[in-house]
Amino acid sequence: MLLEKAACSDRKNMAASLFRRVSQLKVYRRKIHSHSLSCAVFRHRWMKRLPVVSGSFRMFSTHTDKQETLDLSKFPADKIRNFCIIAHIDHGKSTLADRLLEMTGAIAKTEKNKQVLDKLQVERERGITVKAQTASLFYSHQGEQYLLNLIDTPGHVDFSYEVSRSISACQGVLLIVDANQGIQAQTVANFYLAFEAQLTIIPILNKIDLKNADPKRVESQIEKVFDIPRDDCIRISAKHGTNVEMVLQAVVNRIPPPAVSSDDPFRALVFDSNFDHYRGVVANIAVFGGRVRKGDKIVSAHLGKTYEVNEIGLLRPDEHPTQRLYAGQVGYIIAGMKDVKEAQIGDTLYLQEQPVKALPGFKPAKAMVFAGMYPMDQSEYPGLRSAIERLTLNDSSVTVQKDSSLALGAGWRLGFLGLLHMEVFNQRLEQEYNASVIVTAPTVPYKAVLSSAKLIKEHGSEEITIVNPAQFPDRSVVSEYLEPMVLGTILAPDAYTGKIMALCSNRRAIQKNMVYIDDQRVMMKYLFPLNEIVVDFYDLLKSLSSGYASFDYENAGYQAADLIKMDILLNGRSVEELITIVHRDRAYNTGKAMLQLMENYGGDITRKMKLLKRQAEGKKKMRRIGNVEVPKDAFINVLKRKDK
Ligand SMILES: Nc1nc2c(ncn2[C@@H]2O[C@H](COP(=O)(O)OP(=O)(O)OP(=O)(O)O)[C@@H](O)[C@H]2O)c(=O)[nH]1
Repeated sequence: MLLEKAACSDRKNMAASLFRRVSQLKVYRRKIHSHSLSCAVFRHRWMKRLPVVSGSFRMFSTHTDKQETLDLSKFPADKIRNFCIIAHIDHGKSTLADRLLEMTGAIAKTEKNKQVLDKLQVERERGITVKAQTASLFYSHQGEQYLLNLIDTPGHVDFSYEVSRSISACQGVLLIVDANQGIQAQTVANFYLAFEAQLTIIPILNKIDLKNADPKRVESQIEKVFDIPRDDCIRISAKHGTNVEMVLQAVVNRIPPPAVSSDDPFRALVFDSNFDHYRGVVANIAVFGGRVRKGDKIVSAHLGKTYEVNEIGLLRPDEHPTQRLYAGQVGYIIAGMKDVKEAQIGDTLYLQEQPVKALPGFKPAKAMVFAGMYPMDQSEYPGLRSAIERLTLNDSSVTVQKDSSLALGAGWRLGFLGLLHMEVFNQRLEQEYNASVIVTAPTVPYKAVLSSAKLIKEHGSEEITIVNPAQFPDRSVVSEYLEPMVLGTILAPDAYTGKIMALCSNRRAIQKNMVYIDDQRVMMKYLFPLNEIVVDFYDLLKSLSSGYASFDYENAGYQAADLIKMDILLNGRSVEELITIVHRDRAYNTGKAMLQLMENYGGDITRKMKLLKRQAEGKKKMRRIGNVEVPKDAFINVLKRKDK
């Protein structure tokens, strides 16, 4: 009863605070340049939120009206369920999360499909979620109150690092599968992440309201591919709310509570973090033991530094301060950390007076794609530097190194989790910071085993990693080159098998496996050299399968390869930014295709220059390289091939 009252007053406070913040937001909106968050976006931003830029973040963080109304001691571990929602892209994670929040009163009922309209610009254009989001729900079941912590995760392969981190804070997952599309590549990848972490998996068939939904067929797929009995599946329509109550019941009945105790010393895992200009780092934590409260002195196991806890609380889905957090709970902590690097993802926090062993943490995110980023004009260098710094504060998986080139001047070499990650980063630089950036051709991290004793001494090891093709060592000093490999999974209707096999073989891939998951759909596994899929493979796969094929991949180590460095000469001069590493067998065709595309650009340039002559702005879109003007997106476009 008391709890219900607390939850009710909590909801009122939330509503009042929401109203105040929406008013605040209107004022700030006018102040913040080039950012088009609407109030409606605010209501739903948790769902589709990107790692927010500090300028916009402050709108939601000046909480002067916070009250620590909730007493979380009422939720011992056996009344807690921590779960995340995983699925292939667009199968309905965020829509289901919306319904779960509405049904448990965490947010007001929304207009149908509102979230689609409410996405931020970059997500609206691309239709993707890139950042996991946490929300705590209060749910009453058979007279008992439960605290459910839900984590909504991104679907795209580039962001699967977000999924594995979220999984570490959970005991169960809702595996959503579209009842029309059936199992797709990311369904398989996400299933294995959860399976390997030994989480309870609840299969949910979504979109049963669709005319072409075939839940029976999809249940058979689930049984065949994942060995999960078909009776475990829950058929729902997240859009219409059909059977969503059954999902909440299954969360309570099937997912085990966290096996932790509040009597143990406090220790918490940092599984995500954001940066707020005013309050510093806001870290998302899962409490694996003990309890913590405001004023406690905590230590970061990674750095050994001590901090005082300024604020702790739940995310519902925005921050809601509480007096304490207890074992098994998931929430946020603010402790005066000034730099996001101080709240390293995977770090363990503990009380100063009760040192504990650090939790295992995570493997660091591994950059798979590297590219140079340069300002259009060197005078824009300081502005771009600050934009990159601010954007990376909220996305610690991007690696940044200073770099310079003869033609493009001073810039940076950045590492990303994949090409989409790189494109999203670039788009956000342009949209949110008004920065105009030249991105050089992306490359993957190659390795070389050195044979020259002098070089080995210089580098301090026999094996070196090369992230800038211009620095690719000559064969005369190398005994072996190695290239990164990935194990790719493709799911598609069998009518496209022939075309897909031809595409894969054209990309030097080796088939490892092929199975029918039902009478029409095939799952194929291929070992690919990463550089063969990085730029345009997915687009081609989609177009040759009329959009029906899906693709995902995981790291598969390194393999020896006959690689060469290819120089491109523009009007007789070598252009460092166009140097590419290619397999010897592919060198001629790749070079020819690049030159043809450059030629097309040549035509474009003449036409464009005429058009833009009178517009000073137009000049900005081009960059002089040697004695040729090159459009800023030329570097990546020349790598896009036309093979089918
Ligand atoms: N007909 C129907 N459409 C649905 C249902 N659930 C979701 N959708 C629609 O499917 C689309 C994708 O839904 P989202 O919830 O954004 O999917 P998601 O899995 O969160 O997507 P990402 O996070 O970007 O991977 C949207 O247009 C939804 O309105 C449903 O039950 N029925």
